[in-house]
Amino acid sequence: MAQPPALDLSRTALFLDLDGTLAAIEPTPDAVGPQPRRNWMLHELSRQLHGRLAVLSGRSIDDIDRILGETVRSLAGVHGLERRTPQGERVDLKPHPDLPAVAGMLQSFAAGQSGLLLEPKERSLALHYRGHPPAEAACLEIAHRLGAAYGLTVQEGRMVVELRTPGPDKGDALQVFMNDPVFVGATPVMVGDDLTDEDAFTAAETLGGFGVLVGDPRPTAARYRLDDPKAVLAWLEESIA
Ligand SMILES: O=P(O)(O)OC[C@H]1O[C@H](O[C@H]2O[C@H](CO)[C@@H](O)[C@H](O)[C@H]2O)[C@H](O)[C@@H](O)[C@@H]1O
Repeated sequence: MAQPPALDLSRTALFLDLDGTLAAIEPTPDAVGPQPRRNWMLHELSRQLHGRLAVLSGRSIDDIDRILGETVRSLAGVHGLERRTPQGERVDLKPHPDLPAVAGMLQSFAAGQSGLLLEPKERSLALHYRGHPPAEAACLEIAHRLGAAYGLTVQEGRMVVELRTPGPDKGDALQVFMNDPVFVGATPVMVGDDLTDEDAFTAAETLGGFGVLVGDPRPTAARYRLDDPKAVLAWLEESIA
């Protein structure tokens, strides 16, 4: 897959994933923090795009703001279950009522094996096994079993499996942003690394734009590819006049 062309900021609507795209993967979620160079670049990109910039992440909106220093107004958090509009309004899906009970079960499971980490989000539960990869099969088994029992959506990611409140995905979030007056008529470009980004690659392509996969080649709906977050930052910086 080829490298993406330089962005034409006068007509682009830019959608960026966070972990594995804007930030390198770290051993735990909390190890990712603010970076002055990245935050300056996002601030400048947003200005030159006249606000046509959104971050679409699996993290909660509060966590995205912690990492990006509130440089980006338009956000989709928890893979699309939370949203902040270009006008700054929050549109959040009601959390599934059984999430606290399921969190208790997953916490007991995680406490039984060292290296497992449960990251509770208001609308989703992320069970991380990066600290103990051999536990992958057991983590997937319990996630699929509890997901089926309680009607939660199972979302697999990089050394993580999530149980989500059923609802919109990143592709839906991209489409909603593209209908907003701030974004409408522009060419959507989605940059991401994970399986959850595939919905947004497809949505960008459907709306006349394209996706950029970050990381090793794999079957994907993205048209172009960049090696890693360093290459993403360099490509974005080149686009800033
Ligand atoms: O959609 P994203 O912005 O890529 O968020 C996806 C998940 O990212 C975080 O987990 C991942 O990154 C961690 C820090 O590098 C890493 O330790 C973990 O193994 C990865 O799965 C975040 O913690 C999750 O809530 C997001 O859903």
